[in-house]
Amino acid sequence: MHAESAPGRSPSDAFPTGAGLFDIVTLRSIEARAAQRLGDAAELMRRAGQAAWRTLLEHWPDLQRIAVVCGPGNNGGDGYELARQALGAGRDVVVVRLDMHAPRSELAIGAAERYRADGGRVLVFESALPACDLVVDALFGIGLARAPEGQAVGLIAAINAAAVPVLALDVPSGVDAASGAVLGVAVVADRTLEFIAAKAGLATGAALDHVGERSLADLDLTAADREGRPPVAGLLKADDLACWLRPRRRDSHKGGNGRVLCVGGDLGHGGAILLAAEAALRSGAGLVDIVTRPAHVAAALARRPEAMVHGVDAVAEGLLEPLLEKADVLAIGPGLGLDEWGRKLFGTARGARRAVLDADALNLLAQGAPAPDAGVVLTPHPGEAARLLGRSAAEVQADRLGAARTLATRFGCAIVLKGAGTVIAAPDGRLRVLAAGNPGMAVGGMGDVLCGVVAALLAQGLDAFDAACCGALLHSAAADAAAAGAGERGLLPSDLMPWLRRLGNPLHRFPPTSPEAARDE
Ligand SMILES: NC(=O)C1=CN([C@@H]2O[C@H](COP(=O)(O)OP(=O)(O)OC[C@H]3O[C@@H](n4cnc5c(N)ncnc54)[C@H](O)[C@@H]3O)[C@@H](O)[C@H]2O)[C@@H](O)CC1
Ligand SMILES: [K+]
Repeated sequence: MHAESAPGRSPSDAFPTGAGLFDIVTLRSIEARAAQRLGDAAELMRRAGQAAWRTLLEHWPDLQRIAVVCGPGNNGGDGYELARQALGAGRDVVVVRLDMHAPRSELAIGAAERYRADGGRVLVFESALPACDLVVDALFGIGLARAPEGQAVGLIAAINAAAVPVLALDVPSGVDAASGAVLGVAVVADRTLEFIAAKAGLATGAALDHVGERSLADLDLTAADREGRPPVAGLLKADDLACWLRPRRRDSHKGGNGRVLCVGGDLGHGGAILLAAEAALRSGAGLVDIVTRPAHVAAALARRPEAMVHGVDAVAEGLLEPLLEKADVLAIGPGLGLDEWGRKLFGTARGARRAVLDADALNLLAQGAPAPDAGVVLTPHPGEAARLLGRSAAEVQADRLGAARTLATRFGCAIVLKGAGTVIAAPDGRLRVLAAGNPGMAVGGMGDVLCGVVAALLAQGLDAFDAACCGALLHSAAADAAAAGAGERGLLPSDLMPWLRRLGNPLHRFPPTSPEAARDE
């Protein structure tokens, strides 16, 4: 990854092992091309039904009574095809539909007729689902156009209230597959089987509480069907860390591993910048300076003697210059505050070569303060992103991919939009989504750690987008590892430190050990 890393594969520009995530327009055009090649529009629907049946058998082989909730479009058609398979296998299957949701698309009408011709039962939903062992949700897929209303709301509520497993076909009904937003109400599935390709929206935001386990049936489409129709984003998994984090060169030295200057920690928030600094050290930065309030110096040194801690009360022009000159990267914002102290520090830090802006540095940016102009990574949570965009946090959450992309182009920076399904965006349009992280991370100080991790990776030579991707992934993977042993509730940002070190050396051959043994020495 840097002059200090042993030679190896350079970090891939494409997502290394993760899956591609597609937008809906691209998906529809892949589907249209495949349908044309097959010369039979119903063939893909048949394949979808067969794939769904295989998934059902794989995960719930013994369940006998199956209720398949079918909507009016092709998603419902997939449901009818699945119901035919179940019928053919001798299962007790019933299709449930709403009165107003009789099949409307030509393909769905055909599938429903075949199901009927096979002797299949159809029940119109009134207020309760029939007794069953499993529900298949084939109400709405990628064609959901607005929030479910009327009886559809009751039907979705009944699915969610049924104390049986739910298998969603393509999309949990009510989730917008493009953005991941929930349009009013949505099915909470145990498993979602997507067709043709993974949808970008299902990897982030509210969708994550609805999809359950995700799997994919590509319906045997060919490379030609996909040609010229690339994914909009890449899904990053913990295994991808090895692409960036190569072993160090044997003759590596501290100066070559980068110097990070951490600025922040106003009175009352001293721990924030300490967490960032410690995370930078544990993520491999060669040297770390902290500029904070003098009142915090002794405690910082007691906790982390490896850091060089500088106490500052009166901030004057040029104060940071000597440190900035030595630093490869500035990490500014954790605990910075919006008072005069924080404002002045932010104002005097403009000369940074490269920078990570977090927390109050983002709020100052949103208020119009100028940012350093090279190699910048912004790490907003949805509230900070909203302030930067002049929108509400709810609007950001309703379109996380779009918000991250807009921020990246507007500020010309790499963006890490935090929250479930973290989104990373580059000004050139590249997008990545993390398949790592857990709700234990929703605790004060977690973002400060991320700031330090990304800064350390920048300092070790990754460019802004790679440092953002690798840093966010390392941070979330460390949180997953830390939560695996003792649970999500009560997870502390400090708990990530030993795991940052361990996962930051993905190619190291560790002796067999327990997670406890990996704790900070
Ligand atoms: N065409 C094909 O050959 C294939 C289709 N597939 C399936 O087709 C789905 C897409 O099908 P469609 O485009 O027909 O769309 P959907 O079946 O997802 O839904 C569209 C239908 O629902 C109605 N609708 C949308 N929002 C509504 C709301 N809030 N309340 C009430 N009605 C609403 C629309 O008017 C339309 O009738 C995919 O998700 C996938 O499941 C896949 O199986 C692949 C093959
Ligand atoms: K569905």
